[in-house]
Amino acid sequence: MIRFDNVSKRYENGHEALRQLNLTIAEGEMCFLTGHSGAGKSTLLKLIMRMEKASQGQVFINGQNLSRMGSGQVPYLRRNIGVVFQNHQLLFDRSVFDNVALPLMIEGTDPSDIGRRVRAALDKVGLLKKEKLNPIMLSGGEQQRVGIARAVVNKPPILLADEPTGNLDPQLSSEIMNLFEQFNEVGVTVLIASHDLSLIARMGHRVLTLSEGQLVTDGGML
Ligand SMILES: Nc1ncnc2c1ncn2[C@@H]1O[C@H](COP(=O)(O)OP(=O)(O)OP(=O)(O)O)[C@@H](O)[C@H]1O
Repeated sequence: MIRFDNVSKRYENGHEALRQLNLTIAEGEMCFLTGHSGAGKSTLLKLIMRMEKASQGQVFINGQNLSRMGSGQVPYLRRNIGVVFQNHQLLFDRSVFDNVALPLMIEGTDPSDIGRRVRAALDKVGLLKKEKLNPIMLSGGEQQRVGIARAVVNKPPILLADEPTGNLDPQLSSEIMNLFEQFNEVGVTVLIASHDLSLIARMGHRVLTLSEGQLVTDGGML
């Protein structure tokens, strides 16, 4: 489902953020990506979304070679990938419902389907009763759940998260990780970048560790 073949990424300023990376993440797998600040975690996620392009090597998503993908195809790629960020990136001038509906509006989903699908996503993250509120009125953990509902509302087969628990206390962090696990249990491929080694160790999934842009461990738990 996700394959990196000898991938290097050099930014325009010459910095080499990823070096000769080889990895495969199978359909339906759940993995954590860890490593020091600047190790290349966000860069790896950006390559999967085609927010950045590999300088060398190939990235394949569902067998599609992203280096050969024209920019017109990128929006179709992104429909397969839900993304959750640390700082939620919610719109505070719209309701919770409207925030979660956004990807469906962009995709041009039939308006009669939007309500049902948004409520299904809000139900999964336990926020059905808060759809009319402005996200500013929610706690940090709830805001992160809105971000997760928005990422999964169009049922993407791949879910990426970049430090999704960075601002949360340990209890809320565990709850958010359990939510990711629930999506994984119904077949979603999940890749989470996180610094939180103790939480990652407790979860017991495959861990990929980057150091200076290289994959230094892959596999077993921490
Ligand atoms: N657009 C860019 N232009 C130049 N250098 C960049 C760019 N984006 C990231 N980098 C550099 O590439 C390296 C890897 O950055 P990246 O954000 O992938 O690391 P990270 O592991 O996600 O770090 P953190 O945990 O701090 O978020 C860093 O040295 C960073 O400064």
